[in-house]
Amino acid sequence: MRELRVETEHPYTVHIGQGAVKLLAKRYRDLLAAADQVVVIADSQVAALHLPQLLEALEDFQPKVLQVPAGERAKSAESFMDCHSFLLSENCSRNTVIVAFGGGAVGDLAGFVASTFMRGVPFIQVPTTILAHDSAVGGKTAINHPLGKNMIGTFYQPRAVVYDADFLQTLPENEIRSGMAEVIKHAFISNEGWLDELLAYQNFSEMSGRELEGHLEKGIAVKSAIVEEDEFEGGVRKFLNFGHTLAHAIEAHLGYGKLTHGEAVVLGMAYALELSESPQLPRFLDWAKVNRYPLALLLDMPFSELLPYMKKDKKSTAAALNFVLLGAVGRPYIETILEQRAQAAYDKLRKTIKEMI
Ligand SMILES: NC(=O)c1ccc[n+]([C@@H]2O[C@H](COP(=O)([O-])OP(=O)(O)OC[C@H]3O[C@@H](n4cnc5c(N)ncnc54)[C@H](O)[C@@H]3O)[C@@H](O)[C@H]2O)c1
Ligand SMILES: O=C(O)C(=O)C[C@@H](O)[C@H](O)[C@H](O)COP(=O)(O)O
Ligand SMILES: [Zn+2]
Repeated sequence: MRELRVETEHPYTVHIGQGAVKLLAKRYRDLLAAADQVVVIADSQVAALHLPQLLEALEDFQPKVLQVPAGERAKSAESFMDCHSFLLSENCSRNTVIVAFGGGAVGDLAGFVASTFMRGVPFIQVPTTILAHDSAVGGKTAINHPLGKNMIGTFYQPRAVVYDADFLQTLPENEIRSGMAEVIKHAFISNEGWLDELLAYQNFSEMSGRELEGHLEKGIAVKSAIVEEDEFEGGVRKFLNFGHTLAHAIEAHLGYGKLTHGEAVVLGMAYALELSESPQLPRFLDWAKVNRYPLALLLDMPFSELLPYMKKDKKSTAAALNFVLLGAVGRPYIETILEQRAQAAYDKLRKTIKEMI
């Protein structure tokens, strides 16, 4: 079992390894036993697969469970209100502790609920996806608005992240692909040797459980170092948004949940590499093609349909397009790009993709 400390304004520990969930009753007994109620907000698909393990770990605290729709449908205003209605109907109070059980979607929702219920109650992240090595750490919480991804949310750190690698064994192939996209994002913005290692995967099924845990730890370390430096995203935290300006536009344009977040981020990173005129683009596209990321989707999406979303991106000011670009691996920077250049780079990338698929 490994532990990583995240030194934010309210510090906490990420526990990662097989059987980590059993730590809840040992390491967080004080917090959980002092709560008047412990409420698990669980992704319904994850609950069907793994809820008994979590309930066993929490049995001393008699948790109540609210299941929310699986995946991105959890991040709606309706689902947010359903969580508050449940907490109120169960007579929860400021002494209640929330446990988020699922991937990034439920983690973002439950964190937002925890930060707003009676102006804030403690919450613990129990993530179940590869992607959640990113989403469970750093305290960004959110639901979506039809006009933009994660537009309604807070910065609110969990009390702990308990990341049990056993849960990852049931992930379907597209969710492994999605999670590995954020892993490679962390490599792009930090470490060329690690990027080389990741780009060598021709198929994620080659990756052993031990290798995967190593990548997740490295990703968490990169993320937490940035978050520690800039918790509320005044500066360097924006680098964690590499690939996200286009990714979020695609997700909103297609309808949330049509494409996984990580798959959208791969398209967005390809675009950011094109804008950066990076020599990394060809090998990244080869990697994306061989690992079956849906590059061809870009061919069906005209720039004009994505532009309005990109102008509303949280990194934008006065509707200017601000992108995270890459000087070299490990050297991200922010640049404002004029619309004409953004369009030309988009068309160039689409031409390259058309020729290679
Ligand atoms: N807060 C942040 O810093 C941050 C960072 C990255 C991404 N995100 C957000 O996270 C979300 C994506 O998270 P995600 O990729 O974990 O997706 P997700 O939470 O939508 O889960 C994806 C699918 O996998 C299923 N699933 C989850 N765990 C499973 C398991 N162990 N076995 C089988 N199926 C399982 C879910 O039911 C769902 O259908 C997006 O909304 C994204 O915006 C947030
Ligand atoms: O933690 C961050 O900061 C990130 O940007 C991580 C991203 O992977 C994540 O998708 C995040 O939710 C995007 O944040 P947003 O502020 O652009 O909604
Ligand atoms: Zn992301």
